[in-house]
Amino acid sequence: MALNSMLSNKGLDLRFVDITYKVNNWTDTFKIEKKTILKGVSGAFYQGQLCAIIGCSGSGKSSLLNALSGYKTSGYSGTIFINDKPQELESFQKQSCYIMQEDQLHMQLTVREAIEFASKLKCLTLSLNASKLKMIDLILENLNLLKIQNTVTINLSGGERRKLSIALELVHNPRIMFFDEPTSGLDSLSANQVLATLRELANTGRNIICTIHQASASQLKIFDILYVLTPSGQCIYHGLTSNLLDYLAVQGLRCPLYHNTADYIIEISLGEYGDQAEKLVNYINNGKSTEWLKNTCQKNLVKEDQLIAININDECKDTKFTNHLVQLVILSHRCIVKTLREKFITTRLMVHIIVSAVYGWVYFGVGINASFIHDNLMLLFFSLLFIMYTASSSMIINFPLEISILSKEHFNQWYSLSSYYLSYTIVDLPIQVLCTFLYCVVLYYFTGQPLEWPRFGLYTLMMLMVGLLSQTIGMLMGTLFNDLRFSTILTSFLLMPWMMFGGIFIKISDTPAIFQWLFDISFMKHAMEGIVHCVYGFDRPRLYCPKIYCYSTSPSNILKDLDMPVNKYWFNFLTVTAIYLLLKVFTYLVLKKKLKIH
Ligand SMILES: Nc1ncnc2c1ncn2[C@@H]1O[C@H](COP(=O)(O)OP(=O)(O)OP(=O)(O)O)[C@@H](O)[C@H]1O
Repeated sequence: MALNSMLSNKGLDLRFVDITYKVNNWTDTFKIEKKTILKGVSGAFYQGQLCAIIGCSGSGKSSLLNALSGYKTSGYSGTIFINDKPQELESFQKQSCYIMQEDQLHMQLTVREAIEFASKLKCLTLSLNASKLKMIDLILENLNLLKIQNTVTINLSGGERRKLSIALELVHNPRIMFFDEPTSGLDSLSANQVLATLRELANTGRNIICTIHQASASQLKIFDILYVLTPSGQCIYHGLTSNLLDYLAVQGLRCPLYHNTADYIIEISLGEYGDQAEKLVNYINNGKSTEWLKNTCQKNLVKEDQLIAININDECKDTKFTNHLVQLVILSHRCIVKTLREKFITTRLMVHIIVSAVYGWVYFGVGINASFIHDNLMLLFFSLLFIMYTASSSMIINFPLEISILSKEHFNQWYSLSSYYLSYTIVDLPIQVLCTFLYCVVLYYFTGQPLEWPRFGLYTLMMLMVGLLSQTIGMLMGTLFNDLRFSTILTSFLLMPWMMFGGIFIKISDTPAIFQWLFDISFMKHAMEGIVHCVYGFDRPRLYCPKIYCYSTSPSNILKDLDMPVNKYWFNFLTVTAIYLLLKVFTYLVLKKKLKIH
């Protein structure tokens, strides 16, 4: 089915000259040396064309696509021209989109919800008007997604997910689209459907550039232009797909009968037919030669007067004047919908209730009893640890999954990082509040802590702040390390010292003077001191002693024994809050840097 002319858009011509990509590589002697992935390749992809970058695995296809789309810039040299002018990344990103190999989709949203949120974000509007809804219907219909518009993404097939990825970008009506291996992981039927969609997108005037790992003979014919890379990162063919056999024939290379031409040229690049690759690189001038493109510049070109396109961007506000508040509302709404559909939230709540009930049972009534002071202090400390670990690990697991989607959406200019970061923090806040509150209610009541509302309120407040701070540590680790193993082990490594200087295992006065300052910056020590005062401070009367002898029944003596004689609850609370805010800002900066590196 041909894509509706309303979805047409004038494409952009892309030309690149002498692209070189170098990375740092470890040698056998543990030294770092530069490895060249792309060696001065050149080429051109024009509007209205479906272009494929092919080559064996590791030949640098994705690296070239990353360079052309601007997704990665470090380590690259060379020049990229857009419509014969040097590429300006910021304006180029507004007119382009990059659809990555893995489907970076929100699995809990339905197809329609996903596309509506995408449209709202791109158009900076809280409600979609009739024309935008019509456009969404059109996109869904044209990509054969209308029937499954109410299906949750996690239940979609691979091909449908790939089409949804395309649909999400189409609402922005990009003029040039980059696809990294759009058919990878799909069966041949789904792969053909996706390629047919790409063909239609090119026919509407856009420039479609993708990397392809393996293409059957029939799939190869769908492409207008082939760009073939060798394992050493050089170009051995840049021209019309239909010219490939003639090109090889001129070089004395004949593709065996019934052999797939794509496989044949990749085999040539791998040296299976002798040392032909270097000859071909020289002949095509490493991609500079346009001889085999012939008159392709005119092919499929959508003339401006033929364009009936409703440019969706015209109706949308310019994202340059990003309305952060609108983005914040839309992102928060999307985050709420996703979170409410996740089973993770129920699990988080259940874990807090169950653990507090078990603690309540084991430590039943220890809070009022003067003979259990040590046990009560241990309980308060372990409760703090529990909140700290559950809060940090929920982020360590969840956030890396978010980052991959954020990376795509942010690169494709859906929203600003600050709006995303704020919305994520705001939406998770009530969940953390609820988890902490439920935990504290059960634990506080059953373990016999003094039943006074102000004490309970201050205790819960401190626990909540520790939870938020720990979440931020988890978020920071999830941002720094993609690998769950690293983030988990390093979070434990990071949290351990603060436990040691938490004021319970070792007292400040017993610690060598050189380490005593660590107590001042330990959030655990401040939190513990605040919590201990909630329970034993604020002029609490003497404790009940059921035995003949209790070490101490006076709360003020207990506090003196712990090196915490003065009630500094608010100072402690503000210190934990300040550490939290500092960490929050630091995590934001790390996240920003990480997205910038791409
Ligand atoms: N940052 C990096 N550090 C070290 N090596 C890298 C880096 N980025 C890419 N490479 C190497 O560069 C080569 C090309 O990688 P690239 O992902 O571009 O290949 P590809 O042709 O897309 O491969 P595939 O088809 O398997 O996805 C690979 O050998 C890869 O290991």
